[in-house]
This record gives sequence, C-alpha cells and structure tokens, in this order.
Amino acid sequence: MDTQSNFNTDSDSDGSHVSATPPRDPPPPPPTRPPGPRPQPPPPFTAPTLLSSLKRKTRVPKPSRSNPKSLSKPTNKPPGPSKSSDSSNKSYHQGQNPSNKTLPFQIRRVSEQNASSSASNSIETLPAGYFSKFASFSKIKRPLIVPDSVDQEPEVVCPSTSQSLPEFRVSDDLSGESVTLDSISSKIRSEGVSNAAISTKSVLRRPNLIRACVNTQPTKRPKCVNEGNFVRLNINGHGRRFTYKGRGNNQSKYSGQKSNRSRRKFKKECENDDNGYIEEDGLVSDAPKVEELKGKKIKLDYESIGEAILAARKEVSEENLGRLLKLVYGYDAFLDGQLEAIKMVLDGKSTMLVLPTGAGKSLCYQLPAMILSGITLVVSPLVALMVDQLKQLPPTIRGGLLGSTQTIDETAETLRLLQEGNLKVLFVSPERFLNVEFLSILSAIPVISLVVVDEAHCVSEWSHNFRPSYMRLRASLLSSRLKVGSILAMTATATTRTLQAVMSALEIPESNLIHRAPLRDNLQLSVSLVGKRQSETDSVSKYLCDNNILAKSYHSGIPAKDRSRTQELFTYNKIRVVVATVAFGMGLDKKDVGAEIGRAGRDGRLSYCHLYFDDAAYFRLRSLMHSDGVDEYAVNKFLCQVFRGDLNSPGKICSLVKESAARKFDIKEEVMLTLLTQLEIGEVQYLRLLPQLNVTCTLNFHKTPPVLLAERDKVVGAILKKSETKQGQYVFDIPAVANTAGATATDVSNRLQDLKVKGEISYEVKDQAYCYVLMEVPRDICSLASNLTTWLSEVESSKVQRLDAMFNAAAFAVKYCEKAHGCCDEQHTSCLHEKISQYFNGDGNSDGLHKTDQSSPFLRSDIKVFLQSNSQVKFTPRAVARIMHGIGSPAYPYSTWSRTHFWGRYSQINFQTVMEAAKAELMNILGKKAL
Ligand SMILES: Nc1ncnc2c1ncn2[C@@H]1O[C@H](COP(=O)(O)OP(=O)(O)OP(=O)(O)O)[C@@H](O)[C@H]1O
Repeated sequence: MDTQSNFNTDSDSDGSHVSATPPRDPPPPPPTRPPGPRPQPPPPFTAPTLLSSLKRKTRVPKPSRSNPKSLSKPTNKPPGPSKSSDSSNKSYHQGQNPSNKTLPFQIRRVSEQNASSSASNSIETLPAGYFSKFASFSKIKRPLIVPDSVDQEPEVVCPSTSQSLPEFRVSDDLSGESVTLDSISSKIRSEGVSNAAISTKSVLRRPNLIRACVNTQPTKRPKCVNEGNFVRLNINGHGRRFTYKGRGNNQSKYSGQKSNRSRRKFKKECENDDNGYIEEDGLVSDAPKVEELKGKKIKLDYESIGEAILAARKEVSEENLGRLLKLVYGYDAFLDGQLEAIKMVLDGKSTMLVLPTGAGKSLCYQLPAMILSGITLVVSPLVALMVDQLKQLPPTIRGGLLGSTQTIDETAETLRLLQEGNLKVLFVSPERFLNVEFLSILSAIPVISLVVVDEAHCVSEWSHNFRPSYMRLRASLLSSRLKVGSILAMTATATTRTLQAVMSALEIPESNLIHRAPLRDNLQLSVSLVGKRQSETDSVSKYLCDNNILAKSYHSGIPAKDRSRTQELFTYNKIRVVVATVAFGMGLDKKDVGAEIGRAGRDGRLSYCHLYFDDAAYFRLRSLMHSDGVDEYAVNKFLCQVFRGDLNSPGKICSLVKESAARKFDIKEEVMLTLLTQLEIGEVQYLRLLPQLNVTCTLNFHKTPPVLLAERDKVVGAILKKSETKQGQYVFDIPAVANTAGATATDVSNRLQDLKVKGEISYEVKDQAYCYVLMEVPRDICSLASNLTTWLSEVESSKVQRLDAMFNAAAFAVKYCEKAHGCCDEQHTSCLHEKISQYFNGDGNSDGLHKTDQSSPFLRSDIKVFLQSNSQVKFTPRAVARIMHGIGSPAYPYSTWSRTHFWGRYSQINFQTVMEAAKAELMNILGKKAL
C-alpha cells in the first residue's frame, strides 16, 4: 500500500525521505473514558516489508517486454499469467518450517543452507575501503563472509589472501559539519583549493567518495583489485594507461586504426606527464587490467575501450554501442529499452524512460556519459541513492558526488575536480543543483552534455513521492542557465498523469517516451487479509530471530548508523531477512532478494511479493493522506506573511523561519516549500527562492572596536544598524543586514566567516529559514490563496484516490477474484498485474470498492465534548478533524494531542465528513458566543 504521505524527512537524505514509521514516542497514558463510544486505539502504522535473500530454485525465462506505449494511447493489455510453475513452487515449499508455513514463501533457517552454495553465492563485489587505506571505494573480489551471530562484528575473510579485513561502513556522520556552498567558497577563498591542507586530504579522503571506517592496520593489496571510482588518481605507474583527448570526432588523438606514430605519441605523452598519467574528460586511465563489475570479473582493455568510444562517437550504431557494452560491462546484449534510450540520448533528444525496477536504467546514462564530450549531471533524491549509483559506475567513468553529508573539504575537492574538468558524471541533490552558487559554477563548465533526472516522478505533484525541490527542475531553467544538451528523465513508477506532468516540466516531446510495463514478470504477487493488528518491524524481526532466522528491523526510528549496518549485513548475506518500512530498499542493487516488491528478483528468478492487508491499516494510511492538507484561511495568512506589504518590496531578500512559521500557520514545512515553489514557477513569478539559511545571528566583537570596523566594512556597518544588543552581544537578522548593506545573504555569511577567521568576531547562527527575493507583490492575495488551495486540495484527494486504487486492487484479489487465469489461493499475480497496469495506464484514480462515507451518530457529540473540554484553544475544522483522525500537525503535535481521548477515534469516517461536523460545531459555539 502507498504509505507515502507519512514520509518523514530522513536524516540521510537531502530532503524528504521515504519512511513510513509512526512517531515512536511512548503512547499516552490511558485516558479516563468520557461519554460516548469506547475509543479504539489507533492501529500501528508500520507496514513492515520482509526482504529476504532467499535461495530460490526457479529461474523464470527472461521476460519479453511489451512494446513502447504512447501516452495518448495507453494499452491496458494485462500481462499473461505468471510463468511460475506449480512444481517450482512445490519444490520450493518443501521442508517448510512450521513457524512460517502460513507464508506464501519459505524462509530457510541458516542451518538449513548448504554451506558450499552460500559460499559460492557470496562471491560478489565489495564496496569501498576493504583494502585501501584511503577512505574511498575499493571494489574487490567479494570476500567470504562467515555467518555468525548478528550481534557480533562481522568477520570478513578474503578468500584470496585469507586476511581479516577492515570493516566497511558507509559514512553516516550526520552530525558533522554542515556544508554550505558559502562555507566552501569561504574556505576556498581563505585557503585556496590547491593548498596543502586540501590537497593532502584529497589523497586521504576523496571528496566524491564514501568515507569508510577503515582499519588502520596496513593490509596487503590483493592483485585483482578494481579500484573503482576515484580510488587512485595517481598510482605510480601500475596498471594500464589509457589516454583519450578527444572532444568530438575529429579532435581525438587515437582513431580506431592505431598507427605506429600514434603509439609513439602515446608513449611520449606518458613520459611527459608529471603524474605518469594522461587523463581527460574524466575517463579513468589508471585502472588495473582485471576489473570486477557486479561480481563478475572482466578484463578491461582500455585501448579497445578508447577505440570503441571513438567509434560510437562517429556512428551511434547498435554494433558500436554493443561493443562498448561488452568491453566495459562484459554484457552480451542490451536489455529491453536500453538501446532505444541510449540512441535517443546520444542523438541529443530529451527522453523519458520508464522501465521497471532492476531493468537497467543506470546504464542508459552511464554509456552515453562515456561517449558524450561533456559532463553528465545526475539529479537524485537521496544521498544513499547517489552513493550507491556512484559506487556502481564502471571504472572507466570518473564520478563525483555533492551531497549533504560531505564535509567542507570533500565538497571543495569535488568542486575543484569539476572545475578542472576531471569529472565525467556528477551526482547532485536537487536542492544543491538549484543553489545559485552551484549554478554559477556549472555555468562556467564548457559542456554539460546531459542532465539525468533520476526518480523523475518526484517532479510531479501527482506522483506518490513528490519533492518541491524537484518541481523547480524545469527545462526552461536548465536550458537558460546551463545550456544543457538534453535531459534524460528516468522512473520505474508513474501514472499517465504523472508522466504528462514530468514531460511537460522537462519539455520532453511525447514521441521521446520509452515506456515498458511497470512490473517485472518474475514477481509472484499474493495477498492475504489479516484479521489482527499488523505487527511492527521490531516485533516481527524479534519473532524471526527467536525462530533462528537471522533478521533485523529497519525503519526511520533506528539511528542512521545502525540502519547502514543493517543494510550492509543484508547486502553481504550476514542476515537473511530485513523487516523494513519503505525507508529501506531504494537504490539497493542486490540481485538475490527473494521477497519484496521493489527489490526482489533482480536476478530474473522467481520472487515473491506478499501483501498482508487489513481494514485498520487501510484507514490509518487513508488518514495520513490528509496530513499535508491546508485550508484557504491558512494559505491566505501564509501569503500575507510572505508578501508583508509594509516590509517586503520587490528586490528585497526575505525569509521565513521554518519551524515558527509551520507552527503559526499549521502548515508542514514541506508544504510551505511547495507553496513558495509554486509562487516561483507559476504563471507569474512572484519570488525567487534562495538557499535555505540560518538567519538569526548572535555576534561578539573581539579585536577592533565595532564602530571603527564599520567604517571600513559595509556589512559591519549594516550589522550595527540592524542589531539589537543583548548583554553585549549583537543579535540580527542576516537578510535584513544584507538588504541594508546592498549585498546578498551569501555575501554577508561569507564576510562573517572571513572576519571570524581573522579573529575579529565570533558568532552563532540559528533559525533555519526559507529565503527568497521578492519579484512581484500580487494584487489580489485572496484569489491567489483560493487558486493555490484548490490546487492543494486536488493533490490531497489524488493521494486518497491513489491509496484507494491500491486497496481496491488488494480487496478485489481477496474478495472478488474468480481465481482463474493463474490466480489460486492467495496467489493473485494475474489479476493484480492487470489492476496495477490499469492504475499506471490511467491517471491513478479509482472507482472504489471501499466506501468511507458513512458517519457516526456520536461524531457531533464527541466533537462538542472535545471542543468544550479544550475551550481555551482555537481550532479550525481541519485541526479538529486531524485530531479525530489521529494525525499530528505542526500546531497540534502528536506529543500533546495524542493524549486526548478522541485522538484517532474517527479515523474510519471520511475526513471531509469529520471536517464538516467540526465546522458545524465550531459555528455553533461561535453563534452562542455572539448572542
Ligand atoms: N545489458 C545488461 N545486461 C545484463 N545486466 C544488466 C544490463 N544492464 C544492466 N544490467 C544489470 O541490471 C541490474 C539493475 O540495473 P540498474 O540498477 O541500473 O536498474 P534500475 O532500472 O536503475 O533499477 P532501480 O529502478 O531499482 O534503481 C544491475 O546489476 C546492472 O548491472
């Protein structure tokens, strides 16, 4: 089921993250029961997903993909019945544990596994840091991992060296320095990017790389180590060298036919190069001969790769692209949709690519990135996703990453490499991408060949995972500011309505849509109704552990460090099962996941996706779909604050402190950002968003007297004008100082940083705020508020309809499916495939088998009691309805309001019905007061 509306902002993301875990505060003490019906405790929200890397026996024949579909003519043809044979299922189910005999698939105990097979299965690729003393990626032959207790640190043994290896851990240092471009540019200015501090660190801690907790004990380098991305820029002459200076067909130094002259020239250049390397265009030249990609050893022949790239530049033919595919990845053929997409991209056409999960979308930008002359920018919604994608770049592509968890030095180093033209692919968050300073750095780059918008459905408000910062990625901005060659938008899941919105925003013509069926054919879908409350992830994983199945839970309530640890353990088959919320899985490219709809069966083998559903979970999720809703009254107040006629005038830098504004208007921060974004990108551009900033500054002067300093520094002058002094400290608003000084907020921040470095001042900043420059003040705020509210209400109801569509599909399978065409017992692959295809080919709306429009005779009286017992509080109808549905909001948080007896009591009654009843009662009270 769609749990998106409960997404919490996850700490390791650049913005919103997928997490469907309910607030983990302790439940309120049991209330004394008021008159009225007995309160029902709200059902727990977590809808755990079991991911298990099971040993599966059946291999499903490679699915044949359907033909590309046109947006205007979506075909609703359902895929045929599952290819899974009964016999394969039977064989799989043999020897079930009694504990899991009700499951539609079997979870084997570790002890049941064949040791030799598990050993052989574990030969895969390890990510960074195992051997390298550099905190960086180091792809090596996957070591044998000896299973032991999950509580112990994993013992990792490399079969080739029999050495104990240092533990790898993806850096999750979230408490580290907050990295802003301001601080970086300040650092660059004050220290210079090429100074010793940074360049030394650049060796020890590559900016694009994931920091690893690496054992400091020296480890011997095994011979067949693939250094992966950016591990060794300069390794004293080991490994094959490959030079490629071409920027276009005619300028390349080495043609397909290599002459003696070119060989000599190549040798000479190698000798002349200081580092012993010649690198250009971000193509890596120093990797060793034998590489390991996706656990498969391939011999990289850099000379041939260079030739293949040239040939593909000259002629984008299937033969030339296929050759490059074989040389770089070792694959014999393109998967369905890949060749078409790659050719379109290389043709300079903006493309919309919709392929199911695990269908090989990444290759559709990686291969063009090697061939195109300029840089490829990949916009990705999550840091974890970027890190995974960076790791998965082939060793021939030099990649970098700009994410929120990097330190100042790491970011500075990545920017330096970018400016020097030493990156071929750069992963960047949408927030960073739209940062004015970053845009100005990018605009200085000669060629940006391609912008890839990964998880492109996030661009559309009609998608299941909308991100306001993604909405700002418009083709107009990309072309006007960056002169981008073309755009490749990629997603696995988008309805027709979402696709239309994305393609319109990114100006992708309908003819450039490549669209395959949303579900892979090797997934067996099954559903069962559960009559009792769904358990939470923690209790399910405990249950599994108690039954000797190594399992761990994963949700946003678990610290990031432990979450990465769990992912790591799962990836290397140290545990069999992860019991997770939707917080887990994005970007996980583990081939042998046996059960989970997003990740399972990437190896093509039959995999199982089972949905346990019940009415309580459905109602709970349905309530949560209303958590972003806003009333016109609140939008109006919000707009008055944004445009503050008396204070804000066009050209001025303004700010809105996130936390206090959210409380004041009872609008969630993400929704405020959505509104501000609409004001920026709507028909009239009312404002221009700036990077978010801590706007309240408290400052102390230390050396020069403030008045003297102000004489030679206009920022200090403005500070003295705009500050309040409290106990000798100067407290001011950074945007206000910027406006007075005629500077940007970034200029002020940089100046403060400079003065701090010189020992003139010390300061602290707080109050994270949305910042913007006012462009135009609307003439009629009321009608603007009305239009925005209508739009937000449509978004709200489309979320509910989306959930209903999924619920109806499951309810149909359980209650109405005639169990023909391959459906039997709980297995409903055929009918669910059909329903899911209908959903994606339509606009995501649903006719609805399930109605929630009945009311309760107690509703009005309960609302009345609630309002009377909280007469000192001002409520809106929506606030009352939220409480009755058990949804917290900024002004009425869970921590306070879940203590009321009425919290969540009416979650089974339509939200609108509850709002209407609340409105009537509030009017009643107001009427009585007026009398
Ligand atoms: N032509 C090919 N032949 C064989 N395997 C391939 C080919 N192209 C890609 N793959 C492999 O398929 C797997 C899935 O690829 P990738 O991660 O790019 O999928 P995706 O569509 O981006 O999935 P998701 O949407 O889940 O991120 C990878 O392990 C990749 O190496």
